[in-house]
Amino acid sequence: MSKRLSIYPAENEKRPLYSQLPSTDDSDDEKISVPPKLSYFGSALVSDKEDDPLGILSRKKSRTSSLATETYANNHTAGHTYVSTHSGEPSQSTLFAQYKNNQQPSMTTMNSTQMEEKHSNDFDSSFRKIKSMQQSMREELTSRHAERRSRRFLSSARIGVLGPAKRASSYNEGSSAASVLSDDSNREELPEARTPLSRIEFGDLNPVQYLKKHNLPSSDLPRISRLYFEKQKNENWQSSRLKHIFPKENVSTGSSKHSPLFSKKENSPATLQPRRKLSDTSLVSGSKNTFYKALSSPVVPSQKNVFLDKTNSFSSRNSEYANTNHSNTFIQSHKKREALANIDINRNNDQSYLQEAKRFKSLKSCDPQDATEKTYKRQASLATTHQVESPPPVPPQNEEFYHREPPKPPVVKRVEIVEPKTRMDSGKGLQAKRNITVVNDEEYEKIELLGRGGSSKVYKVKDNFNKIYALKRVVFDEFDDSSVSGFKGEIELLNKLKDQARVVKLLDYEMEPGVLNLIMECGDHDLSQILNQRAGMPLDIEFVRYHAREMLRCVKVVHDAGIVHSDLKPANFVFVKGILKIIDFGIANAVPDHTVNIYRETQIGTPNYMAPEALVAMNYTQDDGRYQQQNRWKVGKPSDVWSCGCIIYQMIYGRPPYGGFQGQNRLLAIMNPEVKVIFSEKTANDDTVPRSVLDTMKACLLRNPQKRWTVDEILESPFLKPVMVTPFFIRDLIKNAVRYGADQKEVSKDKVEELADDVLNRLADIRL
Ligand SMILES: Nc1ncnc2c1ncn2[C@@H]1O[C@H](COP(=O)(O)OP(=O)(O)OP(=O)(O)O)[C@@H](O)[C@H]1O
Repeated sequence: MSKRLSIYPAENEKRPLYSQLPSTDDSDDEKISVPPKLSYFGSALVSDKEDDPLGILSRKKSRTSSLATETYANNHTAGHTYVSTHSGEPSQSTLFAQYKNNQQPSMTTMNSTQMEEKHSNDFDSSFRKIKSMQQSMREELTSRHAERRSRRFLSSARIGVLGPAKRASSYNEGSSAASVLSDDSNREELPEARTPLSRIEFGDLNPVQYLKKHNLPSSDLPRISRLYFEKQKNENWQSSRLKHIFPKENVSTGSSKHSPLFSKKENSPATLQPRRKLSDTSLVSGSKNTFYKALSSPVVPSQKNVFLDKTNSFSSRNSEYANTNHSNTFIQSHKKREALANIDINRNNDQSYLQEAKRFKSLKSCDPQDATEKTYKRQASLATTHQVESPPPVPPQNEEFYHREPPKPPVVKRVEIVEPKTRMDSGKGLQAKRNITVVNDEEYEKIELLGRGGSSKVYKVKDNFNKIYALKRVVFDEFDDSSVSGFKGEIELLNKLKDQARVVKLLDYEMEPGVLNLIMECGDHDLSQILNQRAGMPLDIEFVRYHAREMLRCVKVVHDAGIVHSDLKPANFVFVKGILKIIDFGIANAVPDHTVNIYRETQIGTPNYMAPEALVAMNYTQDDGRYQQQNRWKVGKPSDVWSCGCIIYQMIYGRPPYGGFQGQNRLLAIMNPEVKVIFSEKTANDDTVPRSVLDTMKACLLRNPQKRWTVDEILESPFLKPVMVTPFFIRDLIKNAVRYGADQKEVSKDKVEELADDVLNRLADIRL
């Protein structure tokens, strides 16, 4: 049965036999369920293997022939009877349209009878023609194949325009690359040939994935890859430029999550990428912002985040592009290298971040929970120290092991140690008490030790009103009646002389069994300290005169009170606010045993200031005339004058009269009348000793106590009370004397004395 096979729809037949094929321009042969019979024939002609019916029946071959026919028709529209496929229906038989054009009956217009006749007559020629046609078809099929692939790519691109690409409309540079390509008539050109590179959307796809998604031929892979890497380069450049423009600001603001071209830039890792584990190298990499933002809750993405994200994304693409030939370990190490490289680039060898990276490595090997705490604390500290522009650190929550709550701080047991009240405590109290001396219910706190004597210590103390006093604390044998009476005698003397300015004031006292506390006015320095301070210095006669006068004035007060001190020495004179005062008198006299005095002197050396009569035991006769040998020491006021003479002697020569003797020899020399005191006119420093001074010392150091000057005589001596004259007085005196002598033939000795007294009297009236 012949059947008219034509691509032209019959009048009564709107659609050809193959109308059951999908009527879309984008028909896919794979969807053809029942291929047309003619396609079998065409496929057989195209098939290289004539003996292979499978190749003839191959739908792929059929599909190829269809495309080739369509392409041929399109390319030969002009001058040809148009065997159109523009009806929207795919053409299966237009391969032979050229024969129609050559007035040859088209095979498609022949019926079966004609074909049989033709075949029998012109079999050979037809076979050759078919062979040639087959060859030309091969060539055409190759080009058609490429075109069809490209067309599929374009179709996918159009679909992309309707899909994700349309969401890229926010991009202000125009429509997507796919939309541009859809209007591209030159199907042989790749998209990048006419489209800006930035308009190609790869998304998260690598070139291979991109080809697969859009069904592009593998031959496009090099150009797609080139496009992909150029796009990467462009993005890197934009990222670095934005980093310089906004060094600390976030690069991405207000962008769409799905923006195809800016998605890698504008979407932070926190939003686009799954949260990384702590072991993810992105946490180690880059800046501290990245590091800590990755640790914290969703944060504002920063440029560095973008850069790192891109880097990581690039690494992931690379790993996929390498067809996952590398192991995950290698990929991770690659990410680490990239991230650490970013540290150097972005932070200029910021050691703190390198350390942070190292520390993070160490954290990985530590307990994760500890690492979390440490990281969070570190994050908080750095946020304050480095003034990171990131929001306040948020405790990590979504990390792999961050779900664990941070451990509670260890409970610190407060152990309150209560020291028992021991002897130490009471000792402290005792020590405090020891520093406090109560005299008649008045507390005195010890400040320092001023000096010590044979049986006493003298402290500088203060009362509750911070007033300063001298506390003399004497410890004695309470069962020694003579000692008790002796101390009482001293107290009586002090009370007697309490109104005397030259005697140290006794303010209060209290006698307890074996202890006597005396509160006195406190002196600043004693005379012993002053003499020691001037030892070795040149003689200053005025210094000696002043201190000698002060000393004797003190002694005068005591003597005028009928009291013999009997123990005068430089240490017993103290300056109280510039006034020399006498202390510690009377006690020695209150003690009958003078050995105490000797003993005391032995403690300080030798009895340098004691008078000979006070050292030599004197035999006395009783009132009945019987001689009684008994040690008695006659100690009176002349003894105090001897002592004062010794002190003046020391101030002139630097040491007491018998100071050249050592030990007991000194004592013997003092008691021995044959041992004379030497009064040199020169000091050790070859200073001349004034005559008045010599005379005063000699008058004080007479062995016979009765011949010694009294204190009053000493105070009136030329040494302590000198006559001061002026040069005018001397000139007048000489002139008058010569004139008087010229008038007198002879001036008697008495007359000279008379004249001298007259001059002295006038000098006293002059009051220089
Ligand atoms: N009121 C005072 N102000 C300042 N210092 C003082 C006072 N009383 C005593 N001292 C100092 O204490 C030292 C000893 O004092 P004091 O001579 O009264 O003790 P003592 O036991 O009588 O000694 P001694 O019996 O050997 O003379 C003195 O040399 C003096 O330096």
